[in-house]
Amino acid sequence: MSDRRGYSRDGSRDSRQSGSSSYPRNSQSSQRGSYQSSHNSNWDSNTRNSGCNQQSSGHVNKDDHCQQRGNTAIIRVSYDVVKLLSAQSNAKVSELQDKSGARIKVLHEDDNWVDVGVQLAGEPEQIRLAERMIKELNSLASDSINHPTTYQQSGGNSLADWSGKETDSGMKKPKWESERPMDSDRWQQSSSFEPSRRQHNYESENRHSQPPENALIVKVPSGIVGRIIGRGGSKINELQDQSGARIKVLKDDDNGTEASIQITGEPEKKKEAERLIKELVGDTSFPSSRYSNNTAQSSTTVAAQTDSAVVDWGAVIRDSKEASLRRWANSPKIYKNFYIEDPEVSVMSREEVEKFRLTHNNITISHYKSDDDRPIPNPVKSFAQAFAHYPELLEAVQSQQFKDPSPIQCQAWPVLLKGHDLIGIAQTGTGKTLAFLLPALIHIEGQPITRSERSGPSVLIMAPTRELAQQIEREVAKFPWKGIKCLCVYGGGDRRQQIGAVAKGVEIVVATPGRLYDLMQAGALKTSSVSYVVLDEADRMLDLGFEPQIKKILIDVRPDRQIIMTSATWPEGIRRIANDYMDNPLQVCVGTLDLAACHSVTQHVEILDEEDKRQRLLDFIQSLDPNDKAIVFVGRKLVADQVASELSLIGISCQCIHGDREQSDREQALADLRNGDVKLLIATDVASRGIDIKDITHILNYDFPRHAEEYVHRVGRTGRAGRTGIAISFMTREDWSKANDLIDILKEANQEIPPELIKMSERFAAWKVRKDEERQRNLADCGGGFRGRGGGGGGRGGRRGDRDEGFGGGGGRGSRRGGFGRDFM
Ligand SMILES: Nc1ncnc2c1ncn2[C@@H]1O[C@H](COP(=O)(O)OP(=O)(O)OP(=O)(O)O)[C@@H](O)[C@H]1O
Repeated sequence: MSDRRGYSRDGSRDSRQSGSSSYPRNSQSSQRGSYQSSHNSNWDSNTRNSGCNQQSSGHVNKDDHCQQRGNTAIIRVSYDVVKLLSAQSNAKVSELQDKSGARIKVLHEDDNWVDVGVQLAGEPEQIRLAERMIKELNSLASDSINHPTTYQQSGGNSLADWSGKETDSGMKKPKWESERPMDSDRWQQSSSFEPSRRQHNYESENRHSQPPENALIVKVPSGIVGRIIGRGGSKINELQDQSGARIKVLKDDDNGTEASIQITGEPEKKKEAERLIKELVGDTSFPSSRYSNNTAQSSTTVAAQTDSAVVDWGAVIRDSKEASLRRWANSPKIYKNFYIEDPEVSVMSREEVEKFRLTHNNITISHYKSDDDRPIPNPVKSFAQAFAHYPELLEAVQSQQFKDPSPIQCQAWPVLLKGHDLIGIAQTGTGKTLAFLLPALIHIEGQPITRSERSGPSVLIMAPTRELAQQIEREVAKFPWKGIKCLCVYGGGDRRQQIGAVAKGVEIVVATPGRLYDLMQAGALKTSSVSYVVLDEADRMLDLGFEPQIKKILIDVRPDRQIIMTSATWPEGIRRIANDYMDNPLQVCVGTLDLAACHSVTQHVEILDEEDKRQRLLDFIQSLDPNDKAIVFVGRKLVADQVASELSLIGISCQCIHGDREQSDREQALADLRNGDVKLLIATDVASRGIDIKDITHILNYDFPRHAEEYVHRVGRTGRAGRTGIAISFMTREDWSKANDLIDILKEANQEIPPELIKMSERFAAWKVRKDEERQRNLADCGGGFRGRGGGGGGRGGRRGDRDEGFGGGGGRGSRRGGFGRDFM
């Protein structure tokens, strides 16, 4: 039920009615660039249809009493597959039903964030066919997450192709969408969709084939095979693309501890593939890994050879590091230590240091590697203590009227100025950019080779989205020093123009990894002078599948560079990068490692029905003051368009941003909000990270985010740099699986927890127990069916159709950073 309540600036609700809004409407405010739409929108179109319609509806809800005839099977698929199935009013469900003859239902009540049950009913043959088609869809979905360029029709550089699409979602149509087969065999023929076929080959053929002559066999621990194959075969495809060799996983040895990887092709290509596999396997440092680097004549000789060819992977990694050092041996020296500790900092006692850290939102600092025992520098307490030796820079900082350094800056600056690698974990809006930026400027200026003699930029800053990259570029522009130039390159921007700008000479390149790699491959951007690298929001870049590009970029940067990683979460992938590419980093964490929202934001939660959201949104808008600015987050691009056009139609000026909008429109939308030309931005998660518009006062989660990380980032768009803000989140019954995480976040920030939310979380926990038991029973009754988890998109991660960016995917919901909110200054 709509209660027509609003929120006043102090976060409390008031009872102003819609008609008495002080919020500017179109007639009163600037129209420039604001979102206007002429198409008829149906705001409620995402609410579910009820009733039984076997032909057109794949959703099952509590009112659905369709009778099942014949056999039934339940398979589990990832959310990405459900997105594909449910697209366009379940058009794909209908199509698959037509093709297979089976009845297909998405069992939406299984919404547990991980996978979803799909019920298949009909004759066994029909069920099998439907299952196969959905499996096909499964690999399609996972491939589109992991390796979208596999679908490019023509050749070309796949990474370069991807770079233009890195923040866009959208899945390639399966081939069968345009080819309607008459029966299952024909369907199989027409579904010879390349990535799936490769995956199928791997599963059913490669594992049992004999190695051809001249094949190179690499033995790896069985447990690592999954990593070599990747989701939906994406990794093995990538390794093949990179090396030019053909790679097959053969079979496990008799006791299942090792698997053989067969590499065929030209000798150079085989070598490259072997190197890539070693690199991949080396990540895990399996002490028992072995490989045969002799050419195999047959499977029997392979066994004989591998028995005598035990390889020490530690040595392999060391070798490759040494090779890299040799490659860079003749490159000019770099300087990394510019730190002259202020006497007041030097004399701080141990107790003083500890107290300072504790009272500055609990800064913790530690060696990342246990065998590292270098002294840890004391924190600085003022800008002058950090930059007194760089008076012009100090002046630039002071001109920003910042009172004090933020906690991350206090501790990160001494570490970075000393030349250490750094892992920085701190809350949203707490000045992480400046933490790595000012030492970067000093690093650039302090190199022995003059800037004009360098062959390219000295500093690379990688960020996951265009918006964040542009945000960093803007931050750099605030600190003009010694004429240091910065360029932002990202997919979707004018590539030719970017190449031209690089050629003119810049010291800092801020980039999304896809476009950066593209420019490097094209020879337009030389990395031989790069000696300072930043991976901002590193966890997000991994979620978006940029790990291969990042690794390749880092391989082309001199090994003695300084590296900084900032990350919201600390998943396995990031650890791998830290282990492999960082040189004994120091880890600075501000606040708790648990998932935590900024404490300067007052968080409200409203439990309501889907159909009441619209009215509550209007109430919220009416409650805003003229000086307020708000971002309304929605879950899907379509809904963003619908909400924005509905508001425009009723005279409320707003802007809209999502991944399907042109880059120029996205930039305009943010510029309008920043300038105050509009006070309201309707956004998908493209805007959930990095956007730094200080005077945003309110965040409204119209659709609750899928993951707790995204909740924290969305909420962090307000309450920045020590200001306060208000976040309101609508939650419907469908969001019940997220209640528990939300409660933890609210608790951590001492926020009010609505009793309804607690009940919701309890109901979900009880339901889940029941459902797990039922699922086991159902599977037993159906004689199995396939469990779709494995091949799918990993459920939560990656891209998912209309849901923008697939934000907040992947692992790492556990460890996270903490807040300092009100204690900012
Ligand atoms: N010491 C400081 N005092 C006040 N404001 C600061 C300070 N340092 C940086 N800022 C400002 O705070 C704002 C937020 O900084 P920044 O964007 O670097 O935050 P962040 O930690 O990277 O946030 P997010 O994780 O959301 O990207 C910026 O506008 C920046 O200019």
